[in-house]
Amino acid sequence: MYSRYIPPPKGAPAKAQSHSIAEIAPKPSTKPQPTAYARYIPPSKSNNAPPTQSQSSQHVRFDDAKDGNDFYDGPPAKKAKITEDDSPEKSKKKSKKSKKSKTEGKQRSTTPDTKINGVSGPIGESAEAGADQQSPNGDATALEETSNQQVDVENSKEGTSSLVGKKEEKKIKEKKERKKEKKKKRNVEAATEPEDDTPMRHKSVLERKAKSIRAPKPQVVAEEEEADNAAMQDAPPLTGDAMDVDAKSEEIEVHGLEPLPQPEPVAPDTSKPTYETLPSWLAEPIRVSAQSTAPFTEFGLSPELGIAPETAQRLSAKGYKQAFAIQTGVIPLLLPHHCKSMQGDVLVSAATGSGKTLGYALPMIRDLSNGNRHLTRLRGLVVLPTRELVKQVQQVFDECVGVFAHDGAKRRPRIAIAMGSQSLEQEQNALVDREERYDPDAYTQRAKRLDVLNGSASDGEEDEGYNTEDEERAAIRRREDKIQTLPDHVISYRSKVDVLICTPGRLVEHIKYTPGFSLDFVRWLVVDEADKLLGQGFQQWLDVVIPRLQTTNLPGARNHKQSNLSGVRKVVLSATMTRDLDQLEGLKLRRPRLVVLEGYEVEAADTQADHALPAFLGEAAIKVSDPNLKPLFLLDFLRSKYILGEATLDKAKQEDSDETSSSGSDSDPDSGADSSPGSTKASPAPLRKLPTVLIFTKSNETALRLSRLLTLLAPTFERMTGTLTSTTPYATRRDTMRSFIAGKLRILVASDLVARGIDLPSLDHVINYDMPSSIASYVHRVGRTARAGKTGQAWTLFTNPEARWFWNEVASQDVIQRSRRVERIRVTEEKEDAFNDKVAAYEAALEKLGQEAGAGHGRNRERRQ
Ligand SMILES: Nc1ncnc2c1ncn2[C@@H]1O[C@H](COP(=O)(O)OP(=O)(O)OP(=O)(O)O)[C@@H](O)[C@H]1O
Repeated sequence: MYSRYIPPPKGAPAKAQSHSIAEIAPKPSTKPQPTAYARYIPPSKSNNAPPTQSQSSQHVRFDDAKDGNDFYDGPPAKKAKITEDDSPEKSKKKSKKSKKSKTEGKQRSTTPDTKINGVSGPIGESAEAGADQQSPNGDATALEETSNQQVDVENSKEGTSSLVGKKEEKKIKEKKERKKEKKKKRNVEAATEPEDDTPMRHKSVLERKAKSIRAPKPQVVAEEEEADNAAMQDAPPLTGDAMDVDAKSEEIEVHGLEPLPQPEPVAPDTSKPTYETLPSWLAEPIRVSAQSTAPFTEFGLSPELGIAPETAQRLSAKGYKQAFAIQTGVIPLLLPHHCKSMQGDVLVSAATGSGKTLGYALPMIRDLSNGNRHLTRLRGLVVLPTRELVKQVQQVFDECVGVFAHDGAKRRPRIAIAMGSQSLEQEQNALVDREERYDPDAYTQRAKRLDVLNGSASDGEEDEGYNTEDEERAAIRRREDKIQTLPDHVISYRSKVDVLICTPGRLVEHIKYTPGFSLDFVRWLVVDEADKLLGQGFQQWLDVVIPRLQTTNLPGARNHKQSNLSGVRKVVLSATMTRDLDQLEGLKLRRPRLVVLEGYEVEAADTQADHALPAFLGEAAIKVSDPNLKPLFLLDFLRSKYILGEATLDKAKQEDSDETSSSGSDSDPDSGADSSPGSTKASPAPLRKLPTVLIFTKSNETALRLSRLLTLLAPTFERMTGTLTSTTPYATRRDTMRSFIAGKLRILVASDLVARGIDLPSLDHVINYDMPSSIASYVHRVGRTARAGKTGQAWTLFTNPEARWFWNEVASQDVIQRSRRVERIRVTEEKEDAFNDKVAAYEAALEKLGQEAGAGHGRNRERRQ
């Protein structure tokens, strides 16, 4: 359908250039085109090459010049070979002849449907035939014959005179020879010119195509190709024929394509993260083996700078016979040392119940016991997140004070707590002593300041005596100045305590509102449960405390005399220690060192787990199929062999049967025999032998509700079940804790209030009734048992949606190091009638609970009115 413009040979009529597509379109009956448009296009080199559209186009044009080629098998028609040398006269002659032969061909043709523009037979065949017939040799022969004819004519003319000499003959021969050679040469040129021309265009198109599908090349290659492209752009634009050829060439090219070059396969990155961005102290902590223990006397540069044998003996008498593993790592770092590398701040990451408290309390009290006997200054601060922990740590400090209070000790450090359990004023009185001191100069100064306060002073003196950069401190000073004193007397304040153990909120309150409460002499700061205290909800306290520890108006106030060191030594601890530098930044640590207690691993794999669990903690998880009946499930579980133990259960059964036979009761002797969770009936008798169980719920409300439900379902539980939530009054909380630790209470239902830090040495079981909110929360909860080298068991109840997170995250060894894998407990089905009985009892208990809640609301309303 597309035609290609091929310029006519030199001397051709101008009208030939206006040849249109319509004229070339297949028209079997059209007149042959003028020979002026025909141009000899030699065949491709390979005779086997598939025919191309361009070849057929050639035939279209070629057809005009040949006579009946449809059926012609012989040598090519000489007249069809038109070269640029052909004169117009010759062309005319040939044209006439071709017209004649065309007419003859038409007459002979019986299959016009196979003709395309007068070419019969398949296009491919015609092309091949044409190509074969137009061999360059054939052209040369034809030209030779023509010239021979001309020579013959000349010879005949000369023959009539018969006077031609031999020399002339020779000359003529040579002339002939030269002519022959010249013509041959021209023919060869004519034959090579189009062959180079047409394939060159195709070649460039093909190259462009190939380039577009080729992978990017190196720059040098790309530049070369660019040059090629530029050359190609210089070539004449493609005509329709050329485009047809292009289409055909595409097919040809497809067959010749090699697979696209593929990028080199990238080898998977097997290198482990190097934590290069972490500071060296965090990336390379001091690792302490979980098995290492040592006598307390082993620490320190000398007995004077370490733990004296008498102290060690007293420690032993209190149950601390040897230093626990983490203590062997921490205590030496906190004892006096002359080496700077041993005087920096200490961060501790160690499992729950590993003895971190004694690790910092002992060196601190040892240091403070060596000070001036008569001077009490606030030198140590211990910050903890809950009141329960404050009380607990106070006990440890009191014990440590006791072990150093032997004859050789110079003084006995005083320990106080501040946690909001008392009024602020009560605490203030307990912390700071106030007395009037005779000091006329100070009295005059104060009078001046008071004038400023009353507005009687001149402008410019307003801030005199008050540090306006520290507004809170200035406000305290103003309040202090207003206190009436004897003439020439001023109020002076004196700390009543050496160590304050407190919650962060109360500490800030004392800094802001307690006259005489100063951190000027503080040289120890302990932040226990650090990840909690540095996390959200406890952020502000550091902004208030740390700046007051960085400066002091009193030179030498923070001296650690035995270490030849000045400043505040910070000890930061947690079982789930944060490695977040942004969080730690607020502490303004100096030359920090991180001590990590290595965990017990299931396999000797080099895990990157951040947390470790106690060595003798067993863990198991049980699926709760119906979350609506979870309290019922828990009740059965509490009565199962898992909690009571096989031996206890058997013994209880025996006692039960004895009681039954003696009392004549008709209770089921087999009750309690089924020890699996979900068992049908269980006698209350085994509950007398119930081990201590701490049950964690997700909220205060759930804890209160569950606790009540348990006692409604199993009235015998009432005496032995306690509840601990943050809404419980502190006094009640304290009593509950004491009762539980003493073993009077066996079950404690609690919110996360007691999940951290609380030391319950005799706790047997922890039950996660509700799933903990985080991995850290899990670690702290289950860490209430299996403390200080004892055994303990943790149970987690999980529902279907919670299963994935629990098994993938919590139970994973990659996240938490543990000595054994988390076990999965499968619950046996129970008999339907028994189950229905229990559900009925449960519904009754729920109803009662609802009534109680309603009545409670009513009472509260009445009280408010
Ligand atoms: N050297 C020791 N010898 C015997 N018992 C010790 C020793 N050190 C500590 N303990 C006991 O170990 C128990 C756990 O100690 P502690 O409460 O300090 O643990 P912890 O590491 O702070 O745990 P948590 O991270 O849960 O707060 C306590 O009962 C404590 O009395």
